[in-house]
Amino acid sequence: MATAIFATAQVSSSAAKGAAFGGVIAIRLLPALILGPIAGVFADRFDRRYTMVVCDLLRFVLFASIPLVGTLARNAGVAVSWAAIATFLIETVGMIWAPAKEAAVPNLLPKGKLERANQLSLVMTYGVAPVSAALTIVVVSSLLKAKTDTWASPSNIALYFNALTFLAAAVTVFFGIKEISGRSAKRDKGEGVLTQFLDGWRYVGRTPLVRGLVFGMLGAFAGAGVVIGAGPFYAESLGGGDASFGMLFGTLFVGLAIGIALGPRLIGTLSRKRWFGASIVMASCAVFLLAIAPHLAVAVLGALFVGSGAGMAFLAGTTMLGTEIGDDVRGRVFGFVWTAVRVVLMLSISLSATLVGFGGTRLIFGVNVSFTRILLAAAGIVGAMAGVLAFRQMDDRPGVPVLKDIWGAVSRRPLTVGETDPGKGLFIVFEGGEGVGKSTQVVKLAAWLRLRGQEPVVTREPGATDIGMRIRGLVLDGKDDISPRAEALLYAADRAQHVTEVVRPALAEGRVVLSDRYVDSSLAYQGAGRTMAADEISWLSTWATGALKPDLTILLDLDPAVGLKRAGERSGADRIESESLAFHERVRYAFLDLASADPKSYLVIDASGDPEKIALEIRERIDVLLTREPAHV
Ligand SMILES: Nc1ncnc2c1ncn2[C@@H]1O[C@H](COP(=O)(O)OP(=O)(O)OP(=O)(O)O)[C@@H](O)[C@H]1O
Ligand SMILES: Cc1cn([C@H]2C[C@H](O)[C@@H](COP(=O)(O)O)O2)c(=O)[nH]c1=O
Repeated sequence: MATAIFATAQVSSSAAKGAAFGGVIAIRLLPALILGPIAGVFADRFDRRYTMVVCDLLRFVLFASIPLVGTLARNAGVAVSWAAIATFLIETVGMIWAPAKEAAVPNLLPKGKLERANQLSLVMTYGVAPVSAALTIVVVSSLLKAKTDTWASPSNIALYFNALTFLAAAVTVFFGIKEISGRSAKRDKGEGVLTQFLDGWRYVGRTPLVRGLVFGMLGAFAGAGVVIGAGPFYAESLGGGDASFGMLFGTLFVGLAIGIALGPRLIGTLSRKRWFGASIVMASCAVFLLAIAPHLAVAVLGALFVGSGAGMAFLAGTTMLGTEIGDDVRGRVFGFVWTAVRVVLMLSISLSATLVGFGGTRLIFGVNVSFTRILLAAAGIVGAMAGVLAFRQMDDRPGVPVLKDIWGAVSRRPLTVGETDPGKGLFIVFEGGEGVGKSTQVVKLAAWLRLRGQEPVVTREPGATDIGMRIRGLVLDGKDDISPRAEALLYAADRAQHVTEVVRPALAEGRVVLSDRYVDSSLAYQGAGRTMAADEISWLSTWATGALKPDLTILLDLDPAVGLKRAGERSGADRIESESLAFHERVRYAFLDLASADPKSYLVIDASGDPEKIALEIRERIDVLLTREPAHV
C-alpha cells in the first residue's frame, strides 16, 4: 500500500496515477515468476535463520531508501523509478525470505500445535495486519495533512515505519529465535544448486500428498481470482453497485476469518487430508451458488461459504505442508506452492476482469445471462473438480464413506473402529527411547502398588502374548529386511493381540495395567523414525486397539546417545537399536511432541536423574490418580 500510494503521489494526471499504481503492483508480482522456482533452494540449502536475517536487513535498507531518494533527488521521475526498482528488489528478497520462514516454523513447534500457530499467523497476516495498516495510514495522513511536500509526508513516514519493522524482525530472529538454526546444521549434503532444484520439482511431481495439495490450492486460488476479478461486474448483474460489491467482498473476508478461526473446532478429529479436499469442494459449490444467485441475499450467503471454505482449505493446506513434508525438502515445496499460487491468482484476476469486461450478456434458453455468471459457474465447476482430485490423491481413509465421516466428526461421534468400553481399571503406559529406564520404573511402580494392596498387571509391547513373542522375534531379532509398512503392521498386530488378550480383560476387572510401550512407540518409531505418515500410523493403531487410550502416559526423556549406551551395556543391539543416532533423535522429539500436544495425559520426566527420585515422582502422580478414582483403590 505504502509503495503504491507513494508512486501515485509522485504524478498528477489520473492516467499516470493509474499506471503508477498498477505498475507497482505488477512489479511486486514479477519476482515470483522469475525467482520463485529457485527461492526454495535457498531455504533448504542455507541456514534459515541467517537467510531470514539477511533478507530482513536488506528490506530495511531498501524500504528506507525509497523516501530518502525521493527527498534527496527532488525529481518525480527519479523518485518513481527508484520506487519501482526498490519495490522489485524488496519483493525479490521477500521471495527468498518466505520459504525459509515457512519451512522453519514447523521445526519450532510440536506437530500438534502447528494448526493453532497457523490459525494465529493467518489471522494476523490477513486480518489484523491489513486493518491496522489501513487505520495507521488514515491516522498518519490526517495528522500530517499539511506536510505533504516535506520528508515527513504520510507516505514517507509509512515507508520509514515499514523499514523499521523489518529491522525489528531481523533483530528478533537473530537474537531471539536461535533455534531456527538448530535442526538445520546437517542440511548441506554437497549437492549442487541445480540438482537440489530439480530434486524439489521431482518430489512435488511424485508425491501424491504434495500433488493433491498443489491441485487443490491452485484450483482454490484460481476460483478466488475469478470471484475477485469478476466481482464488480457481478455486483452490477445483481442490480447493485459499489455498495453491493463492497458488501460481497467484505462477506468473503468475514467467511475467510470464520473458516480459519472456527473450522478446526467444527470438524474436530476429521482427517486433515479429507478436510482439505472437502473444503475446496464446499467453496467451489458456493461459487456456483453465486453464479445462479437470483438476488443479493443469496449471493451474500454464497460469499460467506466461499470465504469459509477457502479459509479452511488454506489453513489445512499450510498446516499439512508443515507437518507432512520432510525438513530437507520443505523450503522448495513452499517455494513452489507460493510461486504457483501467486501466478495463478494474478492470471485469474486479470483474465477474468478482462473477459467479463468484454463478455456482456448472452441469451440462453430465452433468458438473458450475463457473461460474469457463466464465468463464475465455470470457476465453480473447475474448482470442485480440483477439490475432488485433491481429495482422491490424498485420501487417508479409503473405504470410509465421506459424508458419514464428516458427519461423525462434526457430531463428535467419529467413525472409529469397534470402540468399546475400556472398563473401570487404570491403564498406565511407560514410553521413551532405548535404555531410558522404562522396565526399571515399571518394576518399581508395580512393587509400590503391591505394598498398597494392589495386584497390577505388568505387561509390554511387543511380546506380551504368545503371538506377540513370535512377532517380537520377527521385528527385533530377525536379520531380514522388513519394509516400513510391514514393520508397522507387525507392531499393530502385536498390539491388537495384546489389547484383546491382556489389557482389556484386566481393565474390565478393574485392575491397574502397567504397559512398557504402547501406541506412542509406533508413532515415534514407525512415524518419525521411519518417516511414515503419522496419521496413517495413528489410524492403524486406533483400528488395532479399538481406540483404547491410556489414562496416563509416563514419558521418560533422555538423550538417545546416553540411552543407547545404557541399553548397549545391558545386552547387544537389536534391529531397531542398531538404527542411526539421527533415527533415535527423531524418535525422541516425536515423543516430546506427542506429550506437549496433550500435556494433561502425560507425565514427562527427565530420565537422566537418579532412578529412585524418578520413581518417587511417578508415585506422586499415580497416588493422585488413584485417590481421584476410588474404583481403583
Ligand atoms: N535413571 C537411571 N540412571 C542410570 N541407569 C539407569 C537408570 N534407569 C535404568 N538404568 C539402567 O539402564 C539400563 C536400561 O534400563 P531399562 O532396561 O529399564 O530401560 P528401558 O527403557 O526399558 O530400555 P529398552 O527400551 O531398551 O528395553 C539398565 O541397565 C538399567 O539398570
Ligand atoms: C511397541 C513398539 C516398539 N518398537 C521398538 C522400540 C524398541 O526398539 C523395540 C522394543 O524393545 P524394548 O526393549 O521392549 O523396549 O521395538 C517400535 O518400533 N514400535 C512399536 O510400536
